[in-house]
Parts: sequence; structure tokens; C-alpha cells
Amino acid sequence: MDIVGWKFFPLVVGLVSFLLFYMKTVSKLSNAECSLLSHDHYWIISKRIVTPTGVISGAVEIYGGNIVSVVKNYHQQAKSSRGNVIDYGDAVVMPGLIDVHAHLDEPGRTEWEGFLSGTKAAAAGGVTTLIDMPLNSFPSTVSEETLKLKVNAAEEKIYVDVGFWGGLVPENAYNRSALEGLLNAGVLGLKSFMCPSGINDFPMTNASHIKEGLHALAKYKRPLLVHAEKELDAESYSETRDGVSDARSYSTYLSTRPPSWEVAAIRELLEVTKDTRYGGSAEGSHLHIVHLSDARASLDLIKGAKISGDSISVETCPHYLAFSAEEIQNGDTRLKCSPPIRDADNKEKLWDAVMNGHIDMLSSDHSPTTPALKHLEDGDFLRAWGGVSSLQYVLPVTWSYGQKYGVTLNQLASWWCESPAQLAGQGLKGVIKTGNHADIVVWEPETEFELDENHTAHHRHPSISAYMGKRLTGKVLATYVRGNLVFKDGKHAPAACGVPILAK
Ligand SMILES: NC(=O)NC(NC(N)=O)C(=O)[O-]
Ligand SMILES: [Zn+2]
Ligand SMILES: [Zn+2]
Repeated sequence: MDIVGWKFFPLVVGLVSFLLFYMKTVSKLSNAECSLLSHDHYWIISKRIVTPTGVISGAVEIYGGNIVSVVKNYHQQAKSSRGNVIDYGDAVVMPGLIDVHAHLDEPGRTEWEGFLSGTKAAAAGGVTTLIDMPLNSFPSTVSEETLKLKVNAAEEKIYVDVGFWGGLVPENAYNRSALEGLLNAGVLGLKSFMCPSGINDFPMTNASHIKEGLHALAKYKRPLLVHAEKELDAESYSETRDGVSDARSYSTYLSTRPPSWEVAAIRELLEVTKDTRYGGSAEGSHLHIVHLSDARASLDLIKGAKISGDSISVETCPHYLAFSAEEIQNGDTRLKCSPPIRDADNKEKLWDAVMNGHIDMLSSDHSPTTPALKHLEDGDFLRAWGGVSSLQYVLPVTWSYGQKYGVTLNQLASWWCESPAQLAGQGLKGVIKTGNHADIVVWEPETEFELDENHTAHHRHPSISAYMGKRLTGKVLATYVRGNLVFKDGKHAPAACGVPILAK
């Protein structure tokens, strides 16, 4: 380098080191905005840490967003160890909930929910991962292009991690390269409806479409989730719709979607799920039935298919476990969903199936809309949007209504963390163990609270929540996502630093 060059050398060095310092500080700062904690190496200690081998008293060491150790009776050492110790006493430390069935409605319908409000509600409820459904956003997520729109819309708006299901619809079901484009773009699996979805650009599919979908999924080893209701004698539905019966009475709506709709759909599905068996033509794919309501014939069919070796799983939702048809007041359209909430005896049978592992997991099926579309004013069950709004409360609801059946903390972790993580292919989530993401919820099962206007609801429309007015037990104290403290005592971290999860 000539003399002139040497003269500038110190300047160049100074400039480069300033830039490096600046970038490091900014990234540190931005980290600070992602968490209510100022450090990323710390210990969480508690007398009740839910691990796969049971509930232990001990400590979880977290560094750089991951769990680096889980040790029993760590109290003494943790206090003496250097670093930051957060002592939660006997509050429960559990893996963060993974909700595999939520409709966040963005892009396109942020007046219904949206990533910001939906993921704030999730963080406040101890839900650390959401898998967003491909419909109710506009456009529906049925192609590589529409997935890109959704991922871009989520940027810097998600307080928790969000993955995405793609849509299996007639327009892409027979187009293998379109389906593979969507799967290669990173959807965690596909979703389809066997009945009208209520969303124009998300038409229903038949068994032939579903067969194609399973075969496309096989080599990716990802699931197909199905809304399993098949319209039978639709004319009775249209008759009721024309106001022949009382549209405000829940029983009118209930009569339009009998269990036979679920049975007919599941019977048809089981014709194709045979291919998912070991050695079958679609081995590697998996069928997951969403929001089961019928705990009688439909459940018997599913149990039989599992015994025959079909790769099949099933979820139900808190609202089917919390409410029964007999108690739904006329006009209370907050509780309209499909399939419908059925009678009290069915609810008992659902609880029995959940407690005995015949139902594999729980999901929120958070499917909000505007109060107007929910027909809260006129209470018209036949015209109201079908979908229950509940995302923020699924943990206390499951725990509160589960007390009667003797629900344990490990069962909660199985239904809301371990099994959903498996379905969504998230091997680093759903369990508190070394090497996993530090996705954690800290909560007090014994603390009761009134779900009223004093209780901050983060959903876009709290008034349509099914649980408003209920007294629940199980208060969320803190929520950690990849080691960032994203929610604590009613406050969220300043920035939304959740990660969009795209399958490789
Ligand atoms: N388009 C919807 O969100 N539909 C949802 N509506 C319900 N469950 O009533 C669903 O999951 O089927
Ligand atoms: Zn559905
Ligand atoms: Zn849904």
C-alpha cells in the first residue's frame, strides 16, 4: 500500500471496529426489545417443573434461547451459582403450549383477528407456538405465492413462534407440482374441509382429493388435517335456514349438523387412510382429524382405524369439553361452531376419551370474526359465523373443567405440548429437556380469576369470547419463547420477535 494508503489505515480500522461495535450493540438492543429479561443466560427454579419423567423440583438452565440443563433439586446450587436465578417457588413450570389449530386471519381479515392481537393473546395464555390455518386469511394459503404473502404479513408482528398449514383444495389436489411447491415453501402440512368452509376461496374436497393429498405428503412425512363433516340431507338445513324454525334456539342449529355428518366423513376418510399403513402406498403421510365433537360412533371408527395400523390422530377443543348443548342459551352465538357442541352425555364421553388417550391432543380452533358477523345482537344461530374465540384461555379452561376428571399436569403437557409438537414436526419443542427451545409457561394452577372486563383480553374482539363471565382457575404468570421473556404479569415484551416456522 502506498504512503497515502498507510495514512488512512488507522481511519479504516477505526471505522470497521465502530461498525462492528454498533452492529453488536444494536443486535443486543434488539434482543433487549424481544425480552422482558436483560440477560440470556439464567436459571428458572421451581418446585413443580413438568418433565416427561414427571413433575420435579429443580432448575432449568437457559442460555442463548435453548434449554442447556434440567436438574433435580438444583435449588442450593442455583442460588450459589453465578448468573441470574428466577425463583418461581411452587408455581408450575411447563413447556409452552403448542396450538396446532388457530385462525389468525392475516393477511386480508385483520378486522377478525391478525398476527399482532392473536399472538399477544397467545403469549398471555402461555401458548408459545401457533400453527396458523390456511383459511380465513385472504387470500387462503393454497400456493407458494400465497404462503409468501402470509409469511411477509407476519414479519415483526408475531410475539410467539408461528407455523403454517397449507390448504388442500380442488384446484391444487391433482396438481402434484403445485402441492410440492407449497410443501417445499415450508408449510408444516395440509388442511382440507369435507364440507363448505364458509370461506369462498377455500372450497371443500372429497375423498379423491384427500387421497391425492396423502400421497403427495408421504415423502415429506407431514400430516393432512381434515375438517370431518359430510353434509347429509342438506335440504333440512336449508329449510331451517329459511326461518321455518326458531333461529335463536341453539337446538335448531344443533339439529342441522347431526353426528351422522361426522360419521359419514370419517367413514369416507378411513377408506383412504388405509394407504398410510406400514407398507401402504402413502406410508409416511398421516391423517389428523380436527375438532372432533361426536364421541360415539365417530370415535369408535377412529379407534378401530388406529388398531388397524392407520397413521391417524384426532383432536378435540376446550369448548367441546367445557360446554354442553343443554346449557347454551338461546341467542348465545358465541358458542356456534361446526361441528356443533353436543349434549352433556357426549361431553362426558369426550372427557373419557381424552383422559384415556383415545383423543390425542387438544387445540383451540380459535376462529374469531367481528361481533357483527357473530350476530351477537340478534342471536341468529343460522346466520352467525361458526367458530369459537378462545386462544388466550385454553390452559385455564382445560385445567378448570378438567378438575372434575382428575386431570394431571403431565396430561396437560401431553395434550397441549408433546403431541401437538409431534403433529407439527417440531422436535425441538413441546418438552422441557436439554437442547430444546426454551419455550416455557409459568403458571399457578390454584389461582382463581374472573374472566370479566377487568381481566385484560388481548384478542381483537374480547366480547365474542366463549368464556367471558366464567370463573376459572390457573393464572399464567410468565411466558418464555426461545428464552425471551415475552409476557410477564400482564405485560408483553416491547417487540414481537417470534419466529415464522417453515419446514425444511
Ligand atoms: N372457517 C373456519 O374457521 N371454520 C371453523 N369454524 C368452526 N369450527 O366452527 C373451522 O375450524 O371449521
Ligand atoms: Zn373446521
Ligand atoms: Zn378451524
